[in-house]
Amino acid sequence: MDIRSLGYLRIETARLAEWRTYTLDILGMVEAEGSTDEVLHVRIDDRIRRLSFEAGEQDRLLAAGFEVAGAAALAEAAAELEAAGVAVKHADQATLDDRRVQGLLHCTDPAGNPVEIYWGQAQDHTPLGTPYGNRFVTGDHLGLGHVVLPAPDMEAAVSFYEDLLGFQLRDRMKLPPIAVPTGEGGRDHYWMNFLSPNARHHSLGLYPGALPPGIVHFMVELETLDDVGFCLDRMQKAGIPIASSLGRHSNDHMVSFYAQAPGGFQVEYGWDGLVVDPATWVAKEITADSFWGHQWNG
Ligand SMILES: Cc1ccc(O)c(O)c1CC[C@@H]1C(=O)CC[C@]2(C)C(=O)CC[C@@H]12
Ligand SMILES: [Fe+2]
Repeated sequence: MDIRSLGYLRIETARLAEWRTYTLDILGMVEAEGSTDEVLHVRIDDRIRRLSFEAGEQDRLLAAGFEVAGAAALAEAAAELEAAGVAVKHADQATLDDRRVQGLLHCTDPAGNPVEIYWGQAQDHTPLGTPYGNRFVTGDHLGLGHVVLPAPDMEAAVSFYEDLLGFQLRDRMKLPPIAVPTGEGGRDHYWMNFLSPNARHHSLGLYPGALPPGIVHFMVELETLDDVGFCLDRMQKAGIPIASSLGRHSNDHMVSFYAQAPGGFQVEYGWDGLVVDPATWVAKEITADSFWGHQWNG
């Protein structure tokens, strides 16, 4: 299967007003066309939207949207999923119009995470004009950023993304049981896995425990270290808890911090992520999450 990137995230939230100020005033993103009182669409680049927050009862992931190149690639994706015994639902016209894409299918990964595979997303050609002059890194086919999803049955989830969706395993890291409170127990470690379908070091992290919101964190990448530093100041000024201090990850070399987001998961805000050559990459084990920093709170 020829997935090209993580294209969008859709999130249900009971705290839509909070997400509005969080994304626009703190993260420095831009409200996108089509937003209403019930749904907030957010732009960070030339795509019509990258993040959608839909008012609801819960705070949970509604879909991770993965992009393919066109109609033929989507048909191939559907055929390969069906051949592997994965239930596929083709979107109706109303859903295509709502998502601003040309073609889309819904499925779930083996952990039950909701996945949408699509092609032909609308662009917005008006200048982005972020509120603090910050710029997000999505270009050259890197996609939105990355998302970390819960995957208690790790082997099945890795196989789904690696063998079926065609992602490349970039590396994995052992987590101690204390870092996986929802794990089945009786083990001396759990694996966390990092994968991507493109040159971004990881578009997807798989965390070996269950979490109610169905998402551990999502990461957006900024062009400069100052973009990250200014956002950290805005977070602190707004009294938003910092989940992890600034640090540099050992696998993608990203300099980032993590902040609590409305609804019980985190947003990672980073700079200087590694762009790899998939043709020459070899999978590795990392033995620490960071070179320096990333002190986790609580
Ligand atoms: C290790 C790592 C490298 C690059 C990343 O972009 C990244 O998010 C991470 C892992 C962060 C990771 C997490 O998401 C949930 C809580 C975790 C499992 C920890 O307890 C240590 C690492 C944390
Ligand atoms: Fe991350």
